[in-house]
Amino acid sequence: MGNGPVENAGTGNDAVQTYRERELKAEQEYVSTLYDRLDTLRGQADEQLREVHRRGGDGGTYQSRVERESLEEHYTGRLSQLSAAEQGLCFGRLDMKDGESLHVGRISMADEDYEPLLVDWRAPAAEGFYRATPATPRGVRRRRQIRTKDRTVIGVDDDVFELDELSDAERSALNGESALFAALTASRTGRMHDIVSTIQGEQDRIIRSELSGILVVQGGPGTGKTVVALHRAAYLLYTHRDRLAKRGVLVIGPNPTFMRYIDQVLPSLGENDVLLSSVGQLFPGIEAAGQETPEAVAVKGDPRMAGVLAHAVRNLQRLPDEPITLTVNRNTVHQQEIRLTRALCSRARDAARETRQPHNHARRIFIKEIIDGLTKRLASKLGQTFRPEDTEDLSAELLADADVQAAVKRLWPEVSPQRLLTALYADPKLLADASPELTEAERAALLRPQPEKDTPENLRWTPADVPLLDEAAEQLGHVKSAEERRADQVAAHERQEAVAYAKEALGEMGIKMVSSEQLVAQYEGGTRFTSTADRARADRTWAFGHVIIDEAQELSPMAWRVLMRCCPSRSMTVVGDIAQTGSMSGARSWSQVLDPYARDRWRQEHLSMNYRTPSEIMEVASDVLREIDENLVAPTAVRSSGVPPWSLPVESAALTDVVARTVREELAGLGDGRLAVITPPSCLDELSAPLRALGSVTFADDPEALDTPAVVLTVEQAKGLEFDSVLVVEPQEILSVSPNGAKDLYVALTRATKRLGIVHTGQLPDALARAKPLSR
Ligand SMILES: Nc1ncnc2c1ncn2[C@@H]1O[C@H](COP(=O)(O)OP(=O)(O)OP(=O)(O)O)[C@@H](O)[C@H]1O
Repeated sequence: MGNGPVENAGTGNDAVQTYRERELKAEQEYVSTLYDRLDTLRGQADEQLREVHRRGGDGGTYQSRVERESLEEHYTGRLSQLSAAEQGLCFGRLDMKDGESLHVGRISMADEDYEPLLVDWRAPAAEGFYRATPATPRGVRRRRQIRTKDRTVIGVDDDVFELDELSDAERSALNGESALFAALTASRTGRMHDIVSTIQGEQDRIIRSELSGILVVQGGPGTGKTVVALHRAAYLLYTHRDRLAKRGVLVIGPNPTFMRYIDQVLPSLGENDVLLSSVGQLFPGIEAAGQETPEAVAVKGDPRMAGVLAHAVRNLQRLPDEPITLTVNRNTVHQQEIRLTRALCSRARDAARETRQPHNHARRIFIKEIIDGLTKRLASKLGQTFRPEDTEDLSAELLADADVQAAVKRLWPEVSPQRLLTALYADPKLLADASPELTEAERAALLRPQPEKDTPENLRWTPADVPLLDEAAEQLGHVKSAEERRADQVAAHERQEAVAYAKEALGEMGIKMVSSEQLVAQYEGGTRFTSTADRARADRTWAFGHVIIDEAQELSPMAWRVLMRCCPSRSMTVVGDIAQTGSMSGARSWSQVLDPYARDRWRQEHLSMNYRTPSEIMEVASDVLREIDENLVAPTAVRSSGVPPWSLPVESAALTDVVARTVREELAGLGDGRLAVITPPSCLDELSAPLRALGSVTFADDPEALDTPAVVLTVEQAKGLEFDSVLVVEPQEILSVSPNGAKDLYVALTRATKRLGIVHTGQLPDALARAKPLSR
């Protein structure tokens, strides 16, 4: 497979040129063969899909429909995988010391005789491509990066691990790092791209780390944590497809903008069935978009809230102070009065609690105990007129009685998580009764008026509410909404029809071994209806095969509880940087977060090179890092840009004008690159009008925010993102607005891939003194 070892080729510039041309030509020939094969495979999959459709139509037996739909899914998936491989199909080649040679690319391909043509980057054979170093060459003689544009080879860059054996021409042609540098210095597009052709050794070790247990990846800004985590998802799905395809992989990021920023990476690697979500999107049916004070966020994230909710749920299970007089069969000749005593309610409550089922599920037991007790009481009241064989009827009448129902509703109401939280936030007494462990100030932070009826569901809830909704749902159990009940009815009706249809079909075929019910169940259990990710999205209690958490340092203890519930197997990848924690309820150390769930069962890896931010900017950022903790060390920048960061003092009255003018000037020099203005929340309003007036600027909550040349964000919104040029506004305000202000400033400075400017009124913070002062 591939080309053999390169012949010696003389010396001098001409020889180098000839050598390069010959290598390019040879690689082009090989790459063209690969694209021919890709076209053939695509054609075949396309034809197979058409054939499935031709056989199709809506008719046929259930068995044939099951078969057809699974084939359809298979060929559609195959086609999208082959299409995703089009750009950069082959990006590398390994020449081994033993004379073997192989090409590495996005997918595996073989020729018609099953001879391998291309090795998938995730296959064990490709490991040397990422891990070979001069010190540990792993049997690799030469590693070649093959750069392509569409289907044309535009360059080859070699790393040779046996320099002694090289000809002078080969030696002069060595430039193995240029693919990486080309990737790092390219203009940003507003979307993250895969790095499959330039994964570095320390990153590859993390990507291929074993599936089980919790792997923590700690690394400074720009070290590739996010991109590595996404490649790990693709690697795990490739290597453990059987185990993961069914349970699925969940990737958690900090907010919906960030999810949009990364959402192309896995599809570009041919993996479409992964659920990407922020914590605020994890509760089915709710996309929490409301905003609230940092104090409220901090209390909601506090682990004591689990106790508050447990308390609130128990408080729903009430006992009457006085016996309740029930008038059953009201206004009929059978009207009777019976007493529902505190003792009976207490017995029923104990019986229901003993089941340890969630509140709404245990309600059935409570009701049964109450009805049994009332039936006995009513039977004895009726005396001889009551016949024991009528007990069941009497119970049924009591169950349907309006007075009984009203009493049960008061004593053990069916409650949804949404209703419980809304009531807690709106009613100071209810909240106080449920939260003896909170201070008065903490309760005050939680209280808010009952939302108006017409408030959209999304705005009623904030991201910090979602872990509480989930916690409440755990304690309460599911309550079906009116919509779900209607959907159940429709599904039951459809199922009846399906069974009838299957019966008929089986009858026609004379098949007796399979029942129509079995056939329908098989049909419904198949993957036909939705992908794993879609099914997981709709099911709050879904247990994922693997969970990847990005910007994990920001998560509150309450959010960790949700994520641990999502992953009972504790097969997780947790990536983050403790030095960037902005949230007051975020992590202070990984052991503080993980020990309670997996003491001694989590392992940690470090990433140390910064691929994003040039050294000139990192020098300034390092000074800020030292303000956070003088022992912290910033990651080493892999490149310099030659452009020093600058600072510009302005009068308060001129701030917005200067920012607007600077944005215009920066954009003029950026070409198709991207610019971010990172500002404290307090400046957003005053910047809004002048910056929007420029036309090419959006604000972070705009759905197009990532697609415009410039965007204005707070530090929180900028987390995880990157831009060619960054303008930090009012750094002193960023520092002083939160106890984690220095960490926030560190995050803001490290978003830049090329240029950094700082505009400030008042004194420039000491830590930024190394930025070059400008004057206007
Ligand atoms: N091996 C690589 N080849 C090419 N680009 C890389 C490589 N590693 C990282 N990068 C690029 O470096 C940039 C930073 O990566 P990423 O966003 O994953 O870093 P991070 O550690 O998550 O940063 P932060 O903590 O600031 O969010 C991205 O543009 C990414 O594509």
